[in-house]
Amino acid sequence: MKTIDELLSEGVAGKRVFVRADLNVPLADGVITDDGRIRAVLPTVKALAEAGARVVVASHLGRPKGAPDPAFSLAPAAARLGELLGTDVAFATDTVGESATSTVAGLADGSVAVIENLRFNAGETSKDDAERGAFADRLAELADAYVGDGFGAVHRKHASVFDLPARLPKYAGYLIATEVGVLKKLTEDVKRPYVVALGGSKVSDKLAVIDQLLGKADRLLIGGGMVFTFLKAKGYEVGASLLQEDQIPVVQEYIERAKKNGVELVLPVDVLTSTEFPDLKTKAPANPNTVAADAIPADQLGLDIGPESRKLYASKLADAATVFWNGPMGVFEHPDYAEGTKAVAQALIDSPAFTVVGGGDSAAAVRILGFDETAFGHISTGGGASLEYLEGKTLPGLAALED
Ligand SMILES: Nc1ncnc2c1ncn2[C@@H]1O[C@H](COP(=O)(O)OP(=O)(O)OP(=O)(O)O)[C@@H](O)[C@H]1O
Ligand SMILES: O=C(O)[C@H](O)COP(=O)(O)O
Repeated sequence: MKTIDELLSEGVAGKRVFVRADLNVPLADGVITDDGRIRAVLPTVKALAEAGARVVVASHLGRPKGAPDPAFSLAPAAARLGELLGTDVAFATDTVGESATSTVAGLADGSVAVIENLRFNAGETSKDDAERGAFADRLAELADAYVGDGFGAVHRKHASVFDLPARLPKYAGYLIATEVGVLKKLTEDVKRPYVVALGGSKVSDKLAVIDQLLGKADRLLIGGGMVFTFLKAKGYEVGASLLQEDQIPVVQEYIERAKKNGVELVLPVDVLTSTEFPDLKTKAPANPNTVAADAIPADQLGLDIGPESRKLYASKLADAATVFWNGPMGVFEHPDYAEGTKAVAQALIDSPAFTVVGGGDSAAAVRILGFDETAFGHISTGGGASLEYLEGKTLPGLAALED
């Protein structure tokens, strides 16, 4: 894999360099609530611009349906990138159309443009190789070289991640190099006890990693929306909580295998519930109930781990030598359901272990809840990407950067 340093030493002045970043930042009413992913790509963008490249930054944001949708515009991210760089950043209102072509053509040496959300074009995420390839052909017209630095999206076989690097001289950016370096430590000679805390809402994405971790981790703490599939698999009722019904047999097998392999599987003993999902906009008090994990009432949904579970999870993290944490323990965006996530973050800070926080939302949670990000060993920008790396899967966006 060639790195950006090689591109810089080859000379980039006047060259159009396409940087595939992951600027998929959380937004509330068009306002960025956490800019961590934008800051993470700054070293690459700055190095290229300072060396005189014409930098074309591209990313997806959210999951629009292959057509323009103002709710998912990258304009706020482009504006924030400009603020962080301290320079004007041009913004193209399309991906490969007239606006992108003229914006890129108008770039001076050392300047930066962002093109609109790649997922506004159906070719970006298409399962059809020809459709993706056709979009990648158009993107390739915008650049002379490709730098892959969107670590959070390397697990996606998408046009800008997988097909475009085959069409241009390709290099790995600084963020990808850092992320891969840290995650390698967790897959190669990990220091034990190795404790993994998993939460969040993308339940089906995360169940697969448990399959792998049952052979690697010493202890697994389950939180977030995933909890309820586990509780149901143990025969408890989970009311109206998030549930992946079709995965119950899979989870039952995980519970059995954990026992066989001597992996300690830790589930909450109590949960915070309510009859409705909290209002994340007004953050109006939700008055949660604390109930035992095996006694969730039928009309309630679980939204965070409870106070006894917070203590339990902190104690299970205290003696770790390595911790990987992905996914908030509850709906941390609402103050009434943020305590579980806070407790795990604090336990990581208090622990002498090497700690890695993975996941766009987990990383955002840590910062939004006011923790000092330098108190963690590493905060990864990858959610699904870091999980699939740990699963040992071939990641299309990394494979595409190999020679
Ligand atoms: N019990 C729950 N019920 C429903 N949603 C929950 C629950 N617990 C946590 N969540 C939600 O999970 C979301 C984060 O989950 P996600 O799986 O996306 O995390 P991540 O892996 O850190 O991020 P990403 O995959 O986007 O990088 C948060 O918005 C949070 O509100
Ligand atoms: O948030 C993420 O994990 C990445 O930006 C990838 O987004 P996706 O899950 O919508 O592909």
